[in-house]
Amino acid sequence: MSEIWSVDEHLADVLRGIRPLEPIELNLLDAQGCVLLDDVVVPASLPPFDNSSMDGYAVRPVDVEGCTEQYPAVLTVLGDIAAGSDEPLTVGPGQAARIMTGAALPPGAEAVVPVEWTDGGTGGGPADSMTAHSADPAAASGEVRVHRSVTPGQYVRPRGSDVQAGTVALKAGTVLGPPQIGLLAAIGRASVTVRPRPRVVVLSTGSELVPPGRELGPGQIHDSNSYVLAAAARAAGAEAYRVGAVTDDADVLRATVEDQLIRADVLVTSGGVSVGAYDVVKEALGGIEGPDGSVSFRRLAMQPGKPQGFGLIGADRTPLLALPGNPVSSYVSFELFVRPVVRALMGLEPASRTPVRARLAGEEPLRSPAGKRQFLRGAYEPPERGDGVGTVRAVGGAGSHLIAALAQADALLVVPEDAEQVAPGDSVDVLLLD
Ligand SMILES: Nc1nc2c(c(=O)[nH]1)N[C@H]1C(S)=C(S)[C@@H](COP(=O)(O)OP(=O)(O)OC[C@H]3O[C@@H](n4cnc5c(N)ncnc54)[C@H](O)[C@@H]3O)O[C@H]1N2
Ligand code: MOO
Repeated sequence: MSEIWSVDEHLADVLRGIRPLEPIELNLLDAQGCVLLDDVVVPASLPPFDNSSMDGYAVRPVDVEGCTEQYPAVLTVLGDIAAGSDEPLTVGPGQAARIMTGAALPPGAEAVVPVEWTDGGTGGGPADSMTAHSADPAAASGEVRVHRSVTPGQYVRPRGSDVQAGTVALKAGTVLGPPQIGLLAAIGRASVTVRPRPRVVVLSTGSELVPPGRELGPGQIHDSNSYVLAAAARAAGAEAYRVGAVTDDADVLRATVEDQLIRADVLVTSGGVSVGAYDVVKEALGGIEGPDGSVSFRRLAMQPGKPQGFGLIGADRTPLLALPGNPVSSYVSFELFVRPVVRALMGLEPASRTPVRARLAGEEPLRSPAGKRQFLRGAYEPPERGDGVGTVRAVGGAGSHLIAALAQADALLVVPEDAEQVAPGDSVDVLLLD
């Protein structure tokens, strides 16, 4: 274990064995956040028919030409056309139909007069709304006085004005967010073929760990890593299964890992990868060569996150990433190595967080160990103007146990391997977190 790997070498090694998951057909809401496998073609135009964009009267524009409030056009009202109605009304000369937003424009009519431009059939002044059908069914007949003219097509949403039949509504590779799911529903798709969300099983190790909600005994701490990592897996788009902490017993850990393989697309462990006498992950999984694969342990030129393990295990060659136990180390390791795996399995570009440049704020210079890429916690302020450079200030120190500072940070501040110091005002790379 003397060889030191760079961050990039380790990431490349991890990603080498990752292929996108086999696509599956999912109901629309289950497909949220997933990547579409194929282009989706629109089967029928949207809207499917010419329809009204206002509550008002469907008219022939020639019948209302030049009318004013003082000299209204008086039209005979044939009846109501509600959205969804299949009333066979045809608007002839001197006629109108009460029409609701979204209802199909009847034959003969070419425009809609909003109700506010009429007397609403009351014989009085300008209406501010229609008489409800339930309050007075007779309001759908009689006469209406129109106070303003309309041009052909006014307040009409033509068939196909949203999207035309035969065109591509969504391209293969699109990530399905709420609007995309809405479009699929609108064109009548109930399910789509996507890459599924990877199932990430998170296991923490350590005999000192007690679940939150339980009293601590001497020497014990609460298990926070399995929560952070499960939450980070979800935030990356995965389905997370959090397994409670496993004690420092290699046989128990090996058995737990084997049990969990059945439901895992990725296994993530925290702790037990350093050089101590109870580093159980290394003991249980290290150096198993053969048909079930192997996990190799290595040291990386980074801080935090120096000790890491990676391998493809089990019959399905499931990726297992063994992250260091220090809370900040395990979270930073997730961001750098597990998140890209989740994304690659989903069919997304693995590199999710493009660094932005920012100026270091604060009074003190930051120090960084030579030859290591350091990831410090930062608070990022975007530029005041869009084209400027934002600022970042370090939050807390470099200690890998500083969970409270991590919770105040919204960015990782990256100090490259060849820098031992960053002075206030210097430009640095920042990875924005969510
Ligand atoms: N002699 C050396 N000691 C250590 C070295 C080294 O090179 N030589 N490396 C240090 C670094 S760097 C790291 S990182 C840690 C990694 O250790 P492990 O991965 O074996 O993790 P543990 O020993 O199990 O735990 C470390 C630390 O984190 C706490 N922890 C662990 N799991 C959780 C959890 N689920 N929730 C909250 N906190 C957790 C644990 O109690 C320890 O304090 O090794 C250094 N040592
Ligand atoms: O490298 Mo350890 O992960 O710094 O604390």
